[in-house]
Amino acid sequence: MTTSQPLDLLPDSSTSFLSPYLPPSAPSDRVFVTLTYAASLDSRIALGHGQRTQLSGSESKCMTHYLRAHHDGILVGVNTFLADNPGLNCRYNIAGKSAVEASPRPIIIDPTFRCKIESRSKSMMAAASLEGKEPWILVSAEWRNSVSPSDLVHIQSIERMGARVIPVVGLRSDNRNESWAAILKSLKELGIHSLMVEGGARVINDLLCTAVDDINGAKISPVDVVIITIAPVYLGKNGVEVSPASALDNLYDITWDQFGRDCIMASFNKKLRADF
Ligand SMILES: NC(=O)c1ccc[n+]([C@@H]2O[C@H](COP(=O)([O-])OP(=O)(O)OC[C@H]3O[C@@H](n4cnc5c(N)ncnc54)[C@H](O)[C@@H]3O)[C@@H](O)[C@H]2O)c1
Ligand SMILES: Nc1nc(=O)c(N)c(NC[C@H](O)[C@H](O)[C@H](O)COP(=O)(O)O)[nH]1
Repeated sequence: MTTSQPLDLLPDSSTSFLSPYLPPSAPSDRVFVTLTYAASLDSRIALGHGQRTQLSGSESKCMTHYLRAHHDGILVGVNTFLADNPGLNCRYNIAGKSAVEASPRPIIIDPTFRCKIESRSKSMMAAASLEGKEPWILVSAEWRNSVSPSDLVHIQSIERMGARVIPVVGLRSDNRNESWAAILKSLKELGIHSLMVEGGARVINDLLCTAVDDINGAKISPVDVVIITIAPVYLGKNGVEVSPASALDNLYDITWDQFGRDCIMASFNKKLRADF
């Protein structure tokens, strides 16, 4: 069982800085998506593939957990799950809320169930010790329909512990627009109205260039807000890079603040873009 210490509270100046960018309290017809990650000065998020790399200082780590408390779900790609074994809970103390209530639902995109999540995974241990919620693993419907007997036993064992393996029709690795439309539709139906996306690079690079249909059929970005921690280090050319497939000029109402030694950029993302 984990018994993690709650993190320090942010000063009022920091919560005021973040407040315009938090998800609205009333849900809309779409999932509100906050894209957030920590990058080096050379736009790397890890030293190398599969390497957990701590970039955020203690103050910006508190910020991340404060943001987690304001979202229904927190999403990572399966490579991040495998590299970092993340807890994906909220360790920021929110007055009047238990740790489980404050924590978002961990969501892992994992079309072919590579994560092999089990009771000793940090997110499962956090849930078992009432410090977080049980994770949901989004797999492709095709994979789920032809699941092997051993994977089925594995799924049943983690579902008995409260996790869920959720088949998503349209979740595929080779078409980001179709994939993200399917992910967000499924999550909305499951009651996730606000989603914090933490990475890794594949997820971030994809999401920045993704277009989904709005209710009128117009192509829009699914991302509402972008919050980036910039840590004053270089990770070098072998690092895992965040760099979308094409140049983007889509951020507005941009604000910067310093959290300890890190800089935080918070901004809105234009929903409608000419190049979609
Ligand atoms: N600094 C940070 O803020 C931060 C945050 C998260 C992860 N990381 C680091 O990033 C690295 C992992 O990044 P990565 O790019 O290798 O992997 P990732 O975590 O983005 O996972 C990629 C995998 O997720 C699945 N996937 C993602 N999007 C999908 C989609 N739209 N449809 C279907 N499947 C999809 C696929 O299986 C894909 O191979 C790790 O080293 C981790 O430590 C850093
Ligand atoms: N904000 C941020 N700063 C970092 O320096 C870093 N490496 C990550 N990485 C995001 C990724 O999702 C990690 O896996 C979780 O930050 C670990 O999550 P936990 O604290 O175990 O819950 N995120």
